[in-house]
Amino acid sequence: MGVLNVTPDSFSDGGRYTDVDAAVQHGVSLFREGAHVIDVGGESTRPGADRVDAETEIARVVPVIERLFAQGVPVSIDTTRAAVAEAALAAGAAVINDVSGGLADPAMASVAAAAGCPWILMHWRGHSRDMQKLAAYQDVVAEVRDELRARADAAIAAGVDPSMIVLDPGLGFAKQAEHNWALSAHLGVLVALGFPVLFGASRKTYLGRLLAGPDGTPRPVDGREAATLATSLLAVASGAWGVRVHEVGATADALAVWRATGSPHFRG
Ligand SMILES: Nc1nc2ncc(COP(=O)(O)O)nc2c(=O)[nH]1
Repeated sequence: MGVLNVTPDSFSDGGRYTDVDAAVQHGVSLFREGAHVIDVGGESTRPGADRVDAETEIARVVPVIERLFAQGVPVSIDTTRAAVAEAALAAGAAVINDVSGGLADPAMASVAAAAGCPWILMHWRGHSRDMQKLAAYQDVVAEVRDELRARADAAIAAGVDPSMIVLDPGLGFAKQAEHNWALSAHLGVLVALGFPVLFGASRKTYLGRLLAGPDGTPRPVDGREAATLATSLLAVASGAWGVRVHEVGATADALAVWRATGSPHFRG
């Protein structure tokens, strides 16, 4: 999954692709580098980000999705709003990527059920403004597993086909670094739920902190690619179905190495 944030303030690539032509060009290049789907997001989800209204989100993503769809590029819509998902699906998106796992908008389940499209349910405990305060766990792996299972159960109860559900641990969302590492180390616990698992660590802050300089300054965003590659390979080795990354070409190369080993996990 290639990341295409069409926002002015996303944490690692905010502002680069607010122009439709630039966004479409980047989405096409990610697809050509090997991405199976391009994840288009119109609202920043970084901690502390201000929310934008649905109209703004729709205005940002629909023109880009329409153009990518017209060029045969599969698209997922990264949104927590049912109205935005509906508009994106109408514009040609094929997957709903909901960082709230259906919690932010009760109407999302009926949109996903009616569309019969894959719905990525990410682990989440609240909007960006206050989510780090919610990073309190006794056993983060068990709690994330249980909360994701509950989200999947709710989706199925709302009429979503179980085969359309993808789960995601939500690294960095209501999680401190130690929580991200625990979830990475025990990703198999989530895979054991029986749904495909998407893993999204690309360039995230906990990697910057891991790679901090001698004075404690976190590694800048553009210096986190090698670490991101390592997290992607480890996630796939643990059974992840997919990885959500900014740097698709290098990731595709790394996963080609994994595939060459003949591992049973890799699902192509
Ligand atoms: N499914 C899923 N979606 C996401 N959307 C945004 C971000 C925030 O990162 P970005 O600013 O690089 O998009 N992370 C995820 C993630 O980990 N999983």
